[in-house]
Amino acid sequence: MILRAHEPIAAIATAPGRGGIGVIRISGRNLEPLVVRLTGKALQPRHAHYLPFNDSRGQAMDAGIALFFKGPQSYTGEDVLELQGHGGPAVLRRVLQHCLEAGRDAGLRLAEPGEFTQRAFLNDRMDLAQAEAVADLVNASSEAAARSAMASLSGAFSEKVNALSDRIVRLRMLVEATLDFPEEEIDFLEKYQAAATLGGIRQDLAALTAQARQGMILREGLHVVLAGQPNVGKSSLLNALAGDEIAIVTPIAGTTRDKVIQQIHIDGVPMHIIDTAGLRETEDTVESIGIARTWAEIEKANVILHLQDARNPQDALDSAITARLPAGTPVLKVNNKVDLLSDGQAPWETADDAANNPDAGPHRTLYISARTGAGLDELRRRLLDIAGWNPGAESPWLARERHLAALESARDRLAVAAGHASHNDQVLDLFAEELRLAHEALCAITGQFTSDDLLGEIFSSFCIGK
Ligand SMILES: Nc1nc2c(c(=O)[nH]1)N(C=O)[C@@H](CNc1ccc(C(=O)N[C@@H](CCC(=O)O)C(=O)O)cc1)CN2
Ligand SMILES: Nc1nc2c(ncn2[C@@H]2O[C@H](COP(=O)(O)OP(=O)(O)OP(=O)(O)O)[C@@H](O)[C@H]2O)c(=O)[nH]1
Ligand SMILES: [K+]
Repeated sequence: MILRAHEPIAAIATAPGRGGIGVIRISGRNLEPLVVRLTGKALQPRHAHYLPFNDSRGQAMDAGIALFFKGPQSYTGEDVLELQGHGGPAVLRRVLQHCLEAGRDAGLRLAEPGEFTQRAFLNDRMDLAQAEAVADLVNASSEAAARSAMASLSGAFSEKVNALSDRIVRLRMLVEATLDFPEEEIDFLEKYQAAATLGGIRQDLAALTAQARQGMILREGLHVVLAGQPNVGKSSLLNALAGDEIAIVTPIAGTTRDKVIQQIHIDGVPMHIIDTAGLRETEDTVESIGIARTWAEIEKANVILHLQDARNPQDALDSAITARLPAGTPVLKVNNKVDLLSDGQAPWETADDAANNPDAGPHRTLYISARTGAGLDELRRRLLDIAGWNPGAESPWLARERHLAALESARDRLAVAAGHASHNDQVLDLFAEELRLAHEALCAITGQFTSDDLLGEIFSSFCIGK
């Protein structure tokens, strides 16, 4: 990733492949000469001009709309030229190639992934959380995620972060003013109700963090691993949840040899459902590689569904599996094939009737039938529950792990500050220092203090042309 470069850049902005319209976008500091060279005339900013896109010999490659934005009134804050042509890969590549040749002496080059948005950030058109939201909006896999990404893009999350930042800075300024006048230091904390002010900030930060956590679930989704003995119905459950025949189902134990991942949505929350090779002792080389992969997936899971045959649950092999499951990862025991239970064996009248479930509690065993679909609604509810998803409190914005880490770091700093506050005024300087560090942590979210490495990491994960 090339940071803080100023050469003009160009890329196809629309998705690869055929489309109704395809857009080539160019951004740079002074594009007017290039605009004339490419379109044959000076373009009035923000007016749509229909004209031919000619090659160097004056032959039309395409005819389309040219749109010129004069910086800083543009997406990147620089001059921007858009050539909106017909959306075919060959014609777009030709027009792009011609642009690059025509702009060569001005230093025009292909844009790196995310470089347009990076320039928008570096030119203060948006902050870092908003720039990230651009990518999250493009990548949103559900309407709920898209809604939340749009809220972040419009600055709702940044505003909350900035408001908290400001309150921390105000408190810190009071403290530092007191430090400069030591004779007034006595009773500073009481006089300005510093502890109460700090308490209020900490409370609001906790609320913001809880919302950000919801936003992160919406962005990242949950990795749910289906594990259990061969033939218990893991692939059947994956297919039932996906509503499609994704994984191979046969009565032959050991059918699934490698993991199968399918993304589904439950109430808009993405879930990565991972079907794995059934766990058993085996001499088969391929199968044992598959089983090793199952364990690797189990180690990485956010949730493990331990599937068992409801007719014969928790046998010796299941107990061995239970014993090996990683402590700290939530495990749901799911007894499948309840449709095969005779009336006398049934754990309760109907699998959906959770009230009759003998072993109650959040980790009680679920009874389902991948074949009939019985119990699947309850399973979906429990998955959302384990994800920590609060259906009543849809996240107002999308958040990333990076944001959550920053919020938590600020929270920890303020907790230490609160400890100092209870020691009265002897440690005012330490109190002030923790406020400074908490402020810095929050500023990282909006990108006021960021390393080029971090920026490179963020923008390089964008698609080309964004
Ligand atoms: N054709 C086209 N559509 C697009 C984009 C684009 O670059 N081109 N976008 C790009 O990803 C998104 C829209 N984002 C944009 C954000 C700001 C400005 C802009 O010109 N801002 C100026 C003027 C604002 C105004 O007129 O109110 C500014 O902020 O000063 C343009 C597009 C989605 N649709
Ligand atoms: N009656 C009934 N049969 C089921 C149910 N779920 C799965 N089966 C059957 O059980 C057999 C095994 O199903 P799979 O989904 O392939 O089981 P698996 O756990 O993925 O098996 P492996 O690939 O061996 O690990 C198939 O014949 C399924 O049709 C169910 O809920 N009820
Ligand atoms: K299978």
